[in-house]
Order: sequence, then C-alpha cells, then structure tokens
Amino acid sequence: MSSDAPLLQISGLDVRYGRRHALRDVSLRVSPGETVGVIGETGSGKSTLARAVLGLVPASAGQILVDGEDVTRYTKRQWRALRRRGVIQYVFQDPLRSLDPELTISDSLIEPLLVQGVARGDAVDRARLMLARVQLDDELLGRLPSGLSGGQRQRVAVARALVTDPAVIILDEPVSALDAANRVQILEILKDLRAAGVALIFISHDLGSVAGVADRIAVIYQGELVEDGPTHRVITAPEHVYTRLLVSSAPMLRAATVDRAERQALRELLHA
Ligand SMILES: Nc1ncnc2c1ncn2[C@@H]1O[C@H](COP(=O)(O)OP(=O)(O)OP(=O)(O)O)[C@@H](O)[C@H]1O
Repeated sequence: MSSDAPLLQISGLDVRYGRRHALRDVSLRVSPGETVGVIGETGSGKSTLARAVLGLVPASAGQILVDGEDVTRYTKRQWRALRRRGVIQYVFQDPLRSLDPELTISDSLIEPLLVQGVARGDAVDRARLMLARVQLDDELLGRLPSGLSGGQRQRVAVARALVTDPAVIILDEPVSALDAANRVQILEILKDLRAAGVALIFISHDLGSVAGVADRIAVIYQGELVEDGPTHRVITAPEHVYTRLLVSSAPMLRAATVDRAERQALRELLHA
C-alpha cells in the first residue's frame, strides 16, 4: 500500500453497551506519522473509541481498518494475533493497567518481543534502548512497577508500547494522573515520537495538553464526532458550539482573557 494510505481508518462506527449507544457514526482517519488528538468530556465515548480500535469492545456497525486490514469482525483469536504483531499499541491513564504488576520492568519490556520470537539477548538490548528513549536509567530494569514513581511508570508504559515498533499508539489520558513536571516530560516524549514518525492517537479531556502535540484535533460530544480539523484551525476558528465552549474555557490557548458572558452564552446554546 502507498505510504500516505491511512494507518487507521474508522468509518461510521457505532458501539453499544446493551441499549446504551456509546458511539454513533464516528469516522476518523490517521495517516502515517500523524498525531490526532481526541477530545471530549467525561462519558462522551473517548475510551470506547480506544477500546473498539484495540478490539476490546465490538463494533455494532461501521468499519475499522488497521493498516489496510479490515479488523471489524475479527474474532478474539485474530485480535490476539494482531496485537501480538505489535502494529497497534496502547498506553492507559493508569500505568498499572498497561503494566503487569508482577513482572519486572525488564520482563514487561521484553515480553512483547519474546512473543514475536525475538532472541532474549536482542530483546534486552532493545528494552534498554527504549528505556533510554523515555529518559529512564536502566538500573530500573530489575524493579517491579510498585518500586517506581507514577511518572516513571508511565514512561515505562510508553517504552513498552514502543518496543514492537508499532505503526500506531493509542494513548488514553496518558498525562491526566501525573503532576505538572511529569506531564511536561511525557508530552515532550510524545513530541519526539511524533517527530520520529509514529502515528499517535492522544485521547484527553484536556484541550491544553493535546493542543501542543496534535496535528489534528477530533472532538467527541455525546458519542458523536462533532469536529475534526487541523489543530490551529480548531483552536482559532472552532465550528461546533461544544468546541467553541472548550476553546473559550482554555484562555491560554487563544491568549485572550476569559469572556464569562460568551462562555455562558455557548453553554446555553449547547443545552438548548
Ligand atoms: N462497560 C460498559 N457498560 C455500559 N456502559 C458503559 C461501559 N463503558 C462505558 N459505558 C458508557 O458509555 C459512555 C461512554 O463511556 P467512555 O468510557 O467511552 O467515555 P469517556 O469519554 O472515555 O469518559 P471518561 O473521560 O470519563 O473516561 C458513558 O455513558 C459510559 O457510562
């Protein structure tokens, strides 16, 4: 396939939990090397989108293509095989969900490579390389996740996502649980990854965190994708009323003072 073909193409995706419609007709494409920020308030369906793309919840309608392969109707076994190939990786908000608490950092990092048949010595070399890439000392390799700080754990989770050289990494609120210093460090690492050509889907409720990293921003509101455009355009000329409210609530982004009256007017429009 040509190099500008999308790595991830979601078309008309619907996801239901029983009778609850969590996502409705969502379409999104991510090209090689692109960072797409997915923004939305709590309960809007952001994590459901991540779960659907990782095969953790089934699509009730629509289509998901990963690197040109239609994975929409994959069986559990096919998903396992796809994950094993390491094409698509993930980092969750809580690093303890991305890391096995009983595995040392070294084992966590080399496990995906051993599964792929990489020789142990080569896997350990690569694990050290990835740890350096997230600015961690390799003296941490022998520790368990419980022996690391929250910020260090999240960097290990990013390193683990990187070891298989994935085409796409989905990051679901990767900095929300971190303090300001660790948040900045992770965001800097994500910028480096983007510069290295890894496609990233960066899910967050915080427009400010995403705006500095993403090439494009997609906005989900009540299970629907209501806006999708280049970051600069979305911030300077938001089209949907919910995006306008988000932007006006983040005054640092537009270097303007908060206009309370405008925010109130937008809220009224949104809930009208
Ligand atoms: N396993 C589930 N069973 C039933 N409903 C669910 C389940 N998981 C999520 N939901 C519902 O689906 C909707 C979307 O949830 P989702 O977790 O995708 O939102 P979110 O935008 O990621 O929220 P948050 O930012 O709080 O994580 C919510 O109304 C939620 O209550």
